[in-house]
Amino acid sequence: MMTDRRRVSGAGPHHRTDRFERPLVPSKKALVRRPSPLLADGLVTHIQREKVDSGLAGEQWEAYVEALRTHGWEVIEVEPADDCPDSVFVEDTVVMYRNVALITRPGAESRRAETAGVEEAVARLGCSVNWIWEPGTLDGGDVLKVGDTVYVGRGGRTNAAGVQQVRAAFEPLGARVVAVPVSKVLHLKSAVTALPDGTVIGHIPKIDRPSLFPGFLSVPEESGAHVVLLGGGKLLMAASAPKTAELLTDLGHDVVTVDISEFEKLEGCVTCLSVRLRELYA
Ligand SMILES: NC(=O)NCCC[C@H](N)C(=O)O
Repeated sequence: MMTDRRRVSGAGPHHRTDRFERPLVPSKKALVRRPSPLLADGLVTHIQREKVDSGLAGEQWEAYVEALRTHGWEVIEVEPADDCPDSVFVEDTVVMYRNVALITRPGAESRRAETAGVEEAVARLGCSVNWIWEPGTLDGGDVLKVGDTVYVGRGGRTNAAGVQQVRAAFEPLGARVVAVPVSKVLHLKSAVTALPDGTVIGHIPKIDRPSLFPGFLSVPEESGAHVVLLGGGKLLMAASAPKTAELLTDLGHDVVTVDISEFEKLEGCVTCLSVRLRELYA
């Protein structure tokens, strides 16, 4: 039974309103952030450092942005943060649930200065803004939404207080927050993401507890675990996972690939280069 005025009807997103009864409508805006000139100094935790080609990274970033545009996304550039090597990984700085933007407190101190510009960008779009506070830490890469279920990875970057604060922020809006241990990779979404039908996909050797996910499909490559839902049944994936692309195509999904090799050298994946805003005020 729905008692919260924010969850007004079961008639679908077009009829949802916020607590002031402002209507929320579907949106197709995506935040991105241009790579810093210091990109090559980005953090590396679970893999060996490899030399990053900054010129190539710039080209790959442009192609990624173009792929979003081609599939109908209005791309919004957050003010660059040139002093922050990892700022291109904009997903880690904010988590969207409906029109609520939860500004994170990244687990790596070197990334904390990244959030200011993102906060400005979401505020300008009219989002309600909320924050993770000390002692909480949270990276957006640790948050996977599947319908109204919000999985939060508790691992190297997100702590228990961060998980609790996600609960406090999103459960009153109708989310079910599920905490998931993450020890083998940088973020939860380095291990698992979800298909448009809600099936969670992941590469088993990198997942602590596959059984936590109902409807799980194992994929043959680590980077095959990363998909961005472009809408209209299309999935954006890294070119580095051809076997998974074949598997998903064979299951009737429409796969679009981009080469993000330079970002992969810094433990980045397709999800972390953008933040999609799917519901905003009319
Ligand atoms: N959500 C993500 O997958 N973010 C990738 C962040 C990579 C960056 N080098 C970091 O270690 O924070």
